[in-house]
Amino acid sequence: MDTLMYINENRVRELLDWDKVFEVTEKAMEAVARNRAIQNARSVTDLNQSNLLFVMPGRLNDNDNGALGCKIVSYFPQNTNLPPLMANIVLMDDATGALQAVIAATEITAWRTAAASAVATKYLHNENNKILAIIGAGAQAKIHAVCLSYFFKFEEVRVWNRNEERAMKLVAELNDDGKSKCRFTACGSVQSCVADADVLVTTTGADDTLLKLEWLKQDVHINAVGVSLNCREIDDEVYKASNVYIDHWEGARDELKHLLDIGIQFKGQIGDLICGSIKPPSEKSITIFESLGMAVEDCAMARMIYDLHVEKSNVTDKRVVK
Ligand SMILES: NC(=O)C1=CN([C@@H]2O[C@H](COP(=O)(O)OP(=O)(O)OC[C@H]3O[C@@H](n4cnc5c(N)ncnc54)[C@H](OP(=O)(O)O)[C@@H]3O)[C@@H](O)[C@H]2O)C=CC1
Ligand SMILES: O=C([O-])C1=[NH+]CCC1
Repeated sequence: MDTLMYINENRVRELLDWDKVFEVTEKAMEAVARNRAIQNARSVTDLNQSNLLFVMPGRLNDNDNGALGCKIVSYFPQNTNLPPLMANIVLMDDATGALQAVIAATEITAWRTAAASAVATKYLHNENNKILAIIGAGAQAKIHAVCLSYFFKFEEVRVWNRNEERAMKLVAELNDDGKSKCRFTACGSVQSCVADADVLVTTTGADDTLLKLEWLKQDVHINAVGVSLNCREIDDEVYKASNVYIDHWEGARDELKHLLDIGIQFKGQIGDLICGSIKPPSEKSITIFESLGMAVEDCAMARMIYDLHVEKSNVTDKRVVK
């Protein structure tokens, strides 16, 4: 009988490591700027009741780590027993297009999204990072707290959530974990959460505005991670006062029309900063990384997980169908 190589979430979790994930994500972002990546704007299907289906095909052209894949993501925000966001990647042979494996990608999506924010923060705000503020307390909020406190020397990580109990539960979990030296605290209002923050992450995808310009430090860096069809979690005035960067033009033209419509001109892709073809702002200013998430980040992650899995399990027959 034919056997499909499926690498499940538990196995993926065993193979994930922040330094490797950062390196792979940074290279994928750079590849976009160097025209070594093929990806279109993804397809986003509105399934009603806020449920969405994202289909994200891409190819990373790289002699050593080339990858061809397609991620399928379902986002059902009302899920309680299952995660609201679940994903799988179909990985194919880069040279022939033949199927290699199906890889569980819920953890991959969380880790590479947080790593992309870490890369953006490295290029846009890599000093005096004392206070991190996170808006939301779901999967992305948690992974950003873990990832950004791993890569930067924050003294305090603050969390605000619509449901305050959930924020308190998250910070208790992060403090108990003891892996990070910083203090995790829950805040009762968005304003108190973001006051004096050096770096901020928005993870709600909310249709209504949560973040006001007058509450922010003049040079705060914002990783805007929440994505939804009507996402407005950051006030237009904040965008108008900021230097805004994106991950890829194809996605931005399609999914960030609401920002183009109010006259926001994107400064460039994070990959352009990595390549040095553009420079970060020379004057003190608010910077925003408008993170949509890219298929080629997923391709790069899938390739990494597949190679590690094959290497560590002594898999001799790499064919998916045996
Ligand atoms: N940029 C990227 O690459 C990626 C972006 N995303 C996006 O990130 C966002 C979060 O995903 P994930 O963490 O997995 O989702 P979760 O469902 O785990 O968390 C969602 C969070 O947003 C809060 N929230 C939802 N709606 C509102 C609202 N109207 N006002 C205030 N808070 C709200 C929830 O609060 P409460 O607890 O009160 O319900 C919860 O804290 C989504 O928009 C998703 O599309 C996801 C993956 C990758
Ligand atoms: O990049 C990604 O996987 C996603 N971005 C928004 C929801 C899923």
